[in-house]
Amino acid sequence: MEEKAQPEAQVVFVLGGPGSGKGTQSAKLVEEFGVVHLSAGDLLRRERNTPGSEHGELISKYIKEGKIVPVEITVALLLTEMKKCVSEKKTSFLVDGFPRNEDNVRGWKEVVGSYAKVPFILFFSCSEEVMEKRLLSRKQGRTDDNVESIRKRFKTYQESSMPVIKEFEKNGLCREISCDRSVDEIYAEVRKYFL
Ligand SMILES: Nc1ncnc2c1ncn2[C@@H]1O[C@H](COP(=O)(O)OP(=O)(O)OP(=O)(O)O)[C@@H](O)[C@H]1O
Ligand SMILES: O=c1ccn([C@@H]2O[C@H](COP(=O)(O)O)[C@@H](O)[C@H]2O)c(=O)[nH]1
Ligand SMILES: [Mg+2]
Repeated sequence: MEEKAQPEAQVVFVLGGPGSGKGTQSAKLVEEFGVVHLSAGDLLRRERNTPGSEHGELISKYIKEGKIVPVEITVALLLTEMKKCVSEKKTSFLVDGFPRNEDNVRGWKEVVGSYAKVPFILFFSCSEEVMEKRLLSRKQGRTDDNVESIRKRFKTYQESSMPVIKEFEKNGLCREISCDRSVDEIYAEVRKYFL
């Protein structure tokens, strides 16, 4: 009988609206559990800032408009990073801010597929009012942390990302955490999923 290949990587997708606290909570999980944090947005920003990048201009425009970058670009960046880590025997990942729409899910299945197992996803729910306040006081110099871009990001999140989260929920994979509270209160709940 032919043996099925085991996945090389374990991936928890970290999803939620802009400013819900995905990066903040991921950093705490890295510290306590030694998982690798891959923020799709950070990878895209790094690619955008890479001199001579063939996709730099496109990424820059999409981010400012709060639009979702074509999946071929994002998934290639994610897989490259994952493979690098796996070669160093780091196999547990938090993939933050991806997948963001149905096409992202399709691209992930096509390109990553059985290379990674996704046991569950974290979903950080948060009110827009709280998220907007956090984003406007983040002060990291992001080109999309302004009222105009934030509104566009919220719209993309509601229209394209929420259906993906709902699908994970339907399949019993979604672990929802309410994020309108302090970092430590949220983390006390988040960490339990990794024990
Ligand atoms: N529970 C919290 N209470 C107050 N401030 C928070 C909380 N969580 C995160 N923040 C702050 O809110 C801002 C946004 O948090 P963070 O960058 O983690 O969100 P994110 O979900 O990764 O956002 P994005 O989708 O834009 O990358 C940061 O300045 C962070 O310090
Ligand atoms: O899978 C992804 C992740 C991100 N983007 C684009 O980047 C920005 C910022 O993402 P953050 O998660 O807030 O850092 C997002 O608004 C998208 O424009 C993407 O296209 N695909
Ligand atoms: Mg983030």
